[in-house]
Amino acid sequence: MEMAIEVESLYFSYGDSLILRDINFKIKKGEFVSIIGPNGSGKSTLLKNMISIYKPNRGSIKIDGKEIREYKAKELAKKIAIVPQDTNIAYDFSVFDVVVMGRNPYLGRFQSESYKDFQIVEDSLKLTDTLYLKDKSINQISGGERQRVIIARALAQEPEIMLLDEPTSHLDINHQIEILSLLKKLNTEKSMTIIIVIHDINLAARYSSKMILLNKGEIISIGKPREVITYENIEMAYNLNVVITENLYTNSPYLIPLTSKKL
Ligand SMILES: Nc1ncnc2c1ncn2[C@@H]1O[C@H](COP(=O)(O)OP(=O)(O)OP(=O)(O)O)[C@@H](O)[C@H]1O
Repeated sequence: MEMAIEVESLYFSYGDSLILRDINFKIKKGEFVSIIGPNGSGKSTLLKNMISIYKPNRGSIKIDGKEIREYKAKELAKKIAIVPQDTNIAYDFSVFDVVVMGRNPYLGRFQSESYKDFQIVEDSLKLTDTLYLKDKSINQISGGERQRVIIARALAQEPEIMLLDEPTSHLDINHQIEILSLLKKLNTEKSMTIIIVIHDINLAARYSSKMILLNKGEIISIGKPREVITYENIEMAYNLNVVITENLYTNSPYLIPLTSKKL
């Protein structure tokens, strides 16, 4: 089985503080992976290492079998796209123009977009239910609309792997399910490898083939949702009394938080 991402003995620090320690995991092509863990456990930092925004102090990250540091920026952007937690867009670009930016890796230095590029942009807008926003300024739409537009931009990049940092955090329950279902569809129909950071453990368990539980910069559990979502693991990572039951409608483990152990 071909690997999309292989991370080996990764260490990363901001200045003197070590944030990620001895991170090891492999993600096969076509997997749907959720990274969960408490605030500050290193989830976003790990994602940013996986797309070369940050460079690890030690260890190796391979994308499609090749060391990440050996990729040129445009070449990497065709393999992997990121939907960050907060996207600041300084200028008043229209939604359409923002999504067109997803085509940059495919254009030469002085080359402008072709009919095909615009077609891909339109498809991406349609898939994320944002076509009606196309002429609006990116700075004059709601948080949830903006999140869907940034996902459309990542789709326009036509990546093999998509990394999303809390893609459902600003969304209402309908759009949460819609976005996760869309990611699942891209995953099953286009074999796109999907990796999301997400706080909602029940949604993560429902959509993922694999989960990674981070705590204090280390992986404390990795595997299928049922292997990771155990009383012991959740209690250890979140300092919380919980009950793990079964969601009979979605056939996935279901967590009910009870009381914080700090109180
Ligand atoms: N740019 C930075 N410089 C220094 N320290 C940082 C920086 N970004 C994050 N940190 C620290 O690194 C640690 C991990 O942060 P990170 O954002 O990766 O956590 P997270 O698991 O994504 O958290 P959350 O669930 O709150 O989004 C935290 O202690 C945080 O304070």
